[in-house]
Amino acid sequence: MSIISEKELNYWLEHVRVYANNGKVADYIPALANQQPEISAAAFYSFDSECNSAGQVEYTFTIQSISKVLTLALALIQHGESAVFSRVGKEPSSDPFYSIRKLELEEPGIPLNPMINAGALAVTNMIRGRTSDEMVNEMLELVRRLCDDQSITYDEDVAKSEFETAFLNRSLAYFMKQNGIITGSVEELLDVYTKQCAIQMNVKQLARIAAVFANDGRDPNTNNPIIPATVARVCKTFMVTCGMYDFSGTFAINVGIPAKSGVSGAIIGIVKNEGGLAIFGPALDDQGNSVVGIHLLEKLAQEKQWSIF
Ligand SMILES: NC(=O)CC[C@H](N)C(=O)O
Repeated sequence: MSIISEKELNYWLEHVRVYANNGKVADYIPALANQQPEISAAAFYSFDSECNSAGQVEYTFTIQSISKVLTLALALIQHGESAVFSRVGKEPSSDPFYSIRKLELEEPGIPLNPMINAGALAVTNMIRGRTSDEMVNEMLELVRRLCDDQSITYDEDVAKSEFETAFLNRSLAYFMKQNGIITGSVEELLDVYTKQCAIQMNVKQLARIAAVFANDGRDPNTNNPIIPATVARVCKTFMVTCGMYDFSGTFAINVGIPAKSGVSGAIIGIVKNEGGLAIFGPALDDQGNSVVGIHLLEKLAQEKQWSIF
């Protein structure tokens, strides 16, 4: 039995939807500027494969920075912890996700963690593949297994729109290339990175990904491993320390579960021993988190006593 009924989810989503008025859709990626701020949806995928959902559940969106958790999982599977953490650190940054300043300040010049853009670019650079297409396919294959849905792909318009305007991400990548943290073509890296960010799904598909992490990397239906438990543990730890950008500390106090957000307005939340939550609401607060998402997580975590602390 799911710990959240559809009725409860509907009730709480209705309750917090108004907060969309306090936020603003991301517009630095032109294709995201068209998102309707009033759209909202939530889904909870429990281990008995029940998926309860509320709001505009069939609406599809891009996962943006939530992909950072998935590329990290893939790089850890492909190369192991010591190789990955020679290129990216393990500490929170307390700066905005796009910030460049600590790259120059911190020794030995590796990005602070894989949840900020610089760190994610370094991790994406490690994905196996001779071409950018092969790297994107590696990523899509993992996401399709996580969602148990072979139809998952990326939104070409959003990927293109970000690729054409990703000047800051290019700067981060060129800076790291100069310092030997990333190798190969920056343009190809940006191609992979913008496509991984543009992977598209609805809130139910996203909730299943969260449920796999909640189930220590195993498929919530069959219990077959998709991600090794050690990798799932590392990913969840980063979600706690850095998953909500420079709001992660406050979020840990107010909500207290591993979570990751993306500038499209999507958030995943991992509920230990129970399942995975996904929320979509494109109006963002100053840190780039969905305002509806944060309010819903605060309400549910309080109501259900979800905090792991
Ligand atoms: N916070 C995010 O979701 C950022 C992802 C976005 N594609 C970027 O690189 O800017």
